[in-house]
Amino acid sequence: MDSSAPPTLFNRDNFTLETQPPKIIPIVDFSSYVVDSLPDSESKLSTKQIQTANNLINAFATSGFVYLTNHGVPQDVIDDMFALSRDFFGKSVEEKEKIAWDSVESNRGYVSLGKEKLSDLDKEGRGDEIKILNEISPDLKEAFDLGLDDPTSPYQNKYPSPASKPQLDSFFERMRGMHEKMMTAIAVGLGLTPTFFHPFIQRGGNTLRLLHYPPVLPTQITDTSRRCGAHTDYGSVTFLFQDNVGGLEVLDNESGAFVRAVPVPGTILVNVGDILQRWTNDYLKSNQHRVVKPYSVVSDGMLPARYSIAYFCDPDSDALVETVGKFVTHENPNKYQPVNAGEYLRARLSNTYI
Ligand SMILES: O=C(O)CCC(=O)C(=O)O
Ligand SMILES: [Fe+2]
Repeated sequence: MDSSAPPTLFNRDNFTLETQPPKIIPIVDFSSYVVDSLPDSESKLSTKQIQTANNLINAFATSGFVYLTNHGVPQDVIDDMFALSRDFFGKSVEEKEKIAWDSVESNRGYVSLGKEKLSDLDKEGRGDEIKILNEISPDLKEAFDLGLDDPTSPYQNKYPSPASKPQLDSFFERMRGMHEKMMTAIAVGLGLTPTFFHPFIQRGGNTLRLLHYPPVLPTQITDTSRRCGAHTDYGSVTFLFQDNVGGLEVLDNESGAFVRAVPVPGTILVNVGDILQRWTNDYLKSNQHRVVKPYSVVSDGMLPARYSIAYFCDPDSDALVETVGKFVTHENPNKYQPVNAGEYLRARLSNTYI
């Protein structure tokens, strides 16, 4: 954009997208998997289910990202989650700190500004460097994490209020169902039996994360200080709901440039995480993404707040993730040692938190 052009006034109601979704992130119709009974054998697959699975895999094997449409999560359910999120982040820091995130083992509660910095260095295990970076330029965000509500677990959720519990738990469960549907489709697209991943995702060790990027001065977001540093996600897949402010970018592996993953109303952005990349010996790509300035959108000289909701899917914490045999060949030898999914996640989290 011409930097001398006057800033566009931001108005949530009449904001229209100034760009189209990038070609590397296709829109995939998921309706054939939004069914009560998922196919449990190849013979039960419809033509549409096979086609959808192939569309997903084509994208996951290149950019690692798709926009999911006809996903079955009602818009009012999503709107209500964003409303809950605004409500929570609108409280004072002191109030939010009462339910502070306290350990990688639990990975639940409020994460204040400056507590976490996502960085691509994390994948190389360079946690010490990230901690230094975090002091200089933390991610300009705050978050709230929630896991499975399991009374037998040593780790309990920290709800913003008793009234928020049913809504958060029900969303968590709904998205757990989406995880199962997505892993079924991925298995089909990979030519595996549709239930291949089911034994690994029995206990719902996923994380629901509400994210708030507060309003900042345009000068606060720079190349080194971002709303969210470039990183890959850790688990199997991530579902992301974003508001209409924008700023999310995804690496285009071919050009080496980041492209705008613009908000597309009514869709969920889905991306491959590192565990799924490991499972497939790099056939599916866990791709780098980051959150930068929204594009030419300013209100009162400030960049507007942005809200997003991520649902990070992980295998059960006791699951052993080993490269699937069919992805190991003479030309493409196994790149990964088996890992325990829980240990892997904890190691990644402890790299990025102060
Ligand atoms: O807020 C977003 O759009 C993306 C956040 C993200 O990538 C993450 O938290 O892993
Ligand atoms: Fe991410």
